[in-house]
Amino acid sequence: MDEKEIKKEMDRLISVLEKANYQYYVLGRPELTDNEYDSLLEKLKRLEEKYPHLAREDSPTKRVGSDLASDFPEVEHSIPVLSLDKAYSTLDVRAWIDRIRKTETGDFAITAEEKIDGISLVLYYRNGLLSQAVTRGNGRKGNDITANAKTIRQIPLSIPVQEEVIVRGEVYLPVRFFDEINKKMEVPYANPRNLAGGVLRRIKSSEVAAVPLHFFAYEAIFDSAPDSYSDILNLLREWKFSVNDNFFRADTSLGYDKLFSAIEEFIKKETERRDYLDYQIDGLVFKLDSISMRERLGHTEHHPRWAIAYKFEAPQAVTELLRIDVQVGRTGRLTPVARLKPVELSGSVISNVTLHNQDYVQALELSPGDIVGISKRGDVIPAIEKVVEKAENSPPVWSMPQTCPVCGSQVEKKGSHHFCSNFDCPAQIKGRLKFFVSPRQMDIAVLGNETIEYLVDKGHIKNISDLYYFDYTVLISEQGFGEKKISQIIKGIEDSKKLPFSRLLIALGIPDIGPSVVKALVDNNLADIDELKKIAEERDITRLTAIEGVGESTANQLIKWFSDERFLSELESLQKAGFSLREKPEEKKDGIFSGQTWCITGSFNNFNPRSKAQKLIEDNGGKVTSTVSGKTTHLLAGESAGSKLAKARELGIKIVTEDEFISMLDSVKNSDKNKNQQPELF
Ligand SMILES: NC(=O)c1ccc[n+]([C@@H]2O[C@H](COP(=O)([O-])OP(=O)(O)OC[C@H]3O[C@@H](n4cnc5c(N)ncnc54)[C@H](O)[C@@H]3O)[C@@H](O)[C@H]2O)c1
Ligand SMILES: [Zn+2]
Repeated sequence: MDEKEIKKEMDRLISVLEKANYQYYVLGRPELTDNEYDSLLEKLKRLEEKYPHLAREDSPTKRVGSDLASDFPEVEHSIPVLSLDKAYSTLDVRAWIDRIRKTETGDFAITAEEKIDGISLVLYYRNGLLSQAVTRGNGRKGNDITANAKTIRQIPLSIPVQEEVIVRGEVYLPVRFFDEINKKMEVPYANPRNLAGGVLRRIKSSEVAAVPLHFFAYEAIFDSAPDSYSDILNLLREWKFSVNDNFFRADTSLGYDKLFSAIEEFIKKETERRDYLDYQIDGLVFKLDSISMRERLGHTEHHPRWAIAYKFEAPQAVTELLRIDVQVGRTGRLTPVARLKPVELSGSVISNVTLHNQDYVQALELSPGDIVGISKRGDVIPAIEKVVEKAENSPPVWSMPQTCPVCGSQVEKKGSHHFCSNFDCPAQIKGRLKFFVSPRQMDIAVLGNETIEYLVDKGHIKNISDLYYFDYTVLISEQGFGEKKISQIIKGIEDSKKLPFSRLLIALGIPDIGPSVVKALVDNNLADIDELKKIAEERDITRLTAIEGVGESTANQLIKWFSDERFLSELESLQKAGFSLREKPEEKKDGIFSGQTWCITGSFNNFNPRSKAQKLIEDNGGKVTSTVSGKTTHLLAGESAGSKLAKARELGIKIVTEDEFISMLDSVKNSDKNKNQQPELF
């Protein structure tokens, strides 16, 4: 496309989106689905990013979709009433947190709540009374619908504060009323949201009062507001607003992994809960808890930088399935992969999508040539959702080959997967080696995929142990292998030998034997080659299943592998190369905090991030949890500690200040000194 055509396409998108905005916001009768709308908006956004000089000032990407109607007086908002930035996956949420981290040092709390699919309303309270209720409008100006809003019972007409308070929230119609009320409408509405929007703009308040509209409050903006969103929500509750209780709060001091698994859990819980709620939600809203941080981050013309909406449904794209290839993995598993005609979806070009296994292909009734709908639902990984249009003279549903596409060996079906039966299949060899050297395993970065492929194709390496016996210096004359690279490989190989047996065992990639099983073996003193061989010889399955976390099939795998001659001789070679094949459980840390459960709150001068304090407690035998409960024995309270401190006081938990904590640690330092050793505390 030349620029003229691109400009034309952008103009076309803008006029389609503007019409859709009017139908959606003002008439409450959209003709596009939200997915279609979002896809078009994404498309326009991408074009504007690529051709910024063609972007129009009045583009719908730059402003809030307007719901201004001519029947009501227009009022200027005293704050910008914005839209929200969108996330379609937890990775998008992660990227948002990363952006905040770039400017904000130290830990911060994130909250999440349901994104009510209703009508945005801004309430202005002055001298303790509801003085104006204004729609979002175009973000700067809205319609004054005060009389109508006053008919909604969840909107208090007065609040116990004199200064100006702006309350934001969502008007919605509970789902249980929708059908019955909709039946009485001249032209029925498609959903409760549209009905609520239509009713709220009725001229006669008595007509509005006849419909049981509800209101959830979610922000309050006023000069003396507390610095925490959670505290503000509690104030709103005290003022008799209806505040949604499905709420999540977590702190970055948890560490990234824990924070994200908590976020994922909340998303999962809400995705399930969604269908049982009496109001519709179209996503979740993640926000920063700290109001002062929010102010520092500010907003764009379109959305605040301190919040992001996670949407349950991702936009879809439609494209053609060109063919289905089969990949063979390290365990021999055959995975069908769809090759698509490249298509853009939420900002990335998609041309390959996994199809998992034959059952999956069967369920979709896929065959090459089909036109398919793909989405990135709740995940970054795109998936084929459905066949939109069958191929002409459609071939039968695609099926798995009978032989391995790499080595030609017979294919076996186990459960819902197919496997190449040949352990020496080049694809399996390469897969095992790539897994072995990968960052989470032996972490030998110089041995990248290409190098592994080369070494296997040249016949230099076949088994994992070969990595430790091959003379890499002979590669010097070969392309791509300089002296530097070779010495890096040798160093990586040498370093890896120092890793404990547990790491080696996981890296060998035995099916089912992952980190948790291996940890259980270590903890039970069974990460020992002789022990494992003995158990395998005696087929002592109960010895293994007695361990928590080891089931029968895992136990059988272990027995199978530790009686396999070939595997054992591999291990022997690795041992001769320098690996240790036994590992003792880590001694339980004993120390001044043994038997204690600590919780940490507030901010500190010496422990930034807070995880530093957490580590010190754990290193000295204590446990750290994120909430104060009956089990908590100590609360480490830094500056501006909030609700946790109050709760700890209530429960009579010992409260420790930063200075007291340091002197507790000092006492260990001193007593250790007497033992002639001085551990690093800070
Ligand atoms: N089908 C169509 O033709 C059409 C047209 C226009 C817009 N739309 C839909 O509307 C969406 C964009 O609309 P938008 O900009 O009005 O809204 P948005 O999706 O950008 O979300 C912002 C709004 O979320 C609301 N909200 C609900 N719960 C909230 C909470 N707990 N915290 C904070 N805010 C909360 C607020 O009213 C806020 O104004 C699009 O993604 C599209 O799906 C559809
Ligand atoms: Zn094969």
